[in-house]
Amino acid sequence: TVLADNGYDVHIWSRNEEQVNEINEHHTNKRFLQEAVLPHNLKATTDMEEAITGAELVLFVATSASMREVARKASPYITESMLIIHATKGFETGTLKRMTTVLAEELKTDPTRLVVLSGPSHAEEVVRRQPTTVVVAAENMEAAEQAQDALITQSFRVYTNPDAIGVEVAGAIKNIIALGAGLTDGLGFGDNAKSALITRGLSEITRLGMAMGANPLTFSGLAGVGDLIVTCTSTLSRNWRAGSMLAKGKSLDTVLAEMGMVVEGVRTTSAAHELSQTYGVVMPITEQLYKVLFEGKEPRKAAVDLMGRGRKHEMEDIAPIQ
Ligand SMILES: NC(=O)c1ccc[n+]([C@@H]2O[C@H](COP(=O)([O-])OP(=O)(O)OC[C@H]3O[C@@H](n4cnc5c(N)ncnc54)[C@H](O)[C@@H]3O)[C@@H](O)[C@H]2O)c1
Ligand SMILES: O=P(O)(O)OC[C@H](O)CO
Repeated sequence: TVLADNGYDVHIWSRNEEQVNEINEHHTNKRFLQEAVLPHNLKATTDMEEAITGAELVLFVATSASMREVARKASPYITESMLIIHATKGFETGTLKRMTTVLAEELKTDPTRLVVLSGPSHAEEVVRRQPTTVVVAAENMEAAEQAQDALITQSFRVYTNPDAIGVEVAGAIKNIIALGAGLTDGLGFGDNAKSALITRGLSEITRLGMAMGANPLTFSGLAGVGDLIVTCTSTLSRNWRAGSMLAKGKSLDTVLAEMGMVVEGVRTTSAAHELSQTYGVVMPITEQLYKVLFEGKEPRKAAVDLMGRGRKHEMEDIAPIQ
């Protein structure tokens, strides 16, 4: 809708014929966007060649689990002149690769020109043209500025950042913290607990990001603090909702089945758990959440263990202790 508002003829590719027909015939996508009416210059197709051929810009919004498969399908139709952007928040399971790495491999394109779009942006609000701010990041600033030009509207304000690694790491890991925020709310803890989780979660994101080559300042921006606030405090967040359902004693399988939409934080917890070991980074919230999700640990016991950790300096492993 953002691109269509800027006058582009937008072609959405989907594997789901019923959804494609609904978008083309009724200009709605009710399962995901309720009553929102979609612009008439936005058309859907199940044919990848038709969706991509002749495009100036290709925006990938696959789930992290399907990015490689979708990119592989798109690859034959991608040309060098196309601006490639993605808005996916997660790592590839198994390889632990960032989404720009997956895209660069599948599309055989210059990784420095791949743009990451992230920040606090629940689709349900974007489609209603409610004020939203995001960041587009690419090593090649010309590519980031092209994305900014294409996407900026009166209700969708776009900032640039050269730190694609930081923006990707922040967008992925905030989903773990949002799951944790849902758990603390579901357990009946107060605002102090949630603020602690958000702030110490930010430390965890910063430590991993720095180890992976990110600029720590990126984490105080839209992709870091901004997205943490929206996903940890909004009932629109699927990750927050999943966490609160887990706190009520539902199994992970039941929660995922009831959600019926991707909860990226689940796979990302597993990936970040491995990344923390690979990079030798201490990630206590991630570690506890991993135990809750995959080892059956009681959420309340996880909270007790987090509170009972050894004494620390607030900026340990981030800034030198004076
Ligand atoms: N929804 C949001 O507000 C929002 C905002 C910013 C970023 N994101 C990110 O965008 C990504 C996608 O999220 P979403 O909200 O669209 O998820 P979703 O679960 O609402 O929709 C995902 C869609 O992908 C389809 N899909 C799954 N596997 C596929 C495959 N192999 N091939 C083709 N299609 C497949 C599903 O059928 C579904 O229609 C996630 O990484 C998410 O974190 C979402
Ligand atoms: O609904 P969530 O928790 O997947 O979050 C969606 C977006 O990442 C919000 O910026």
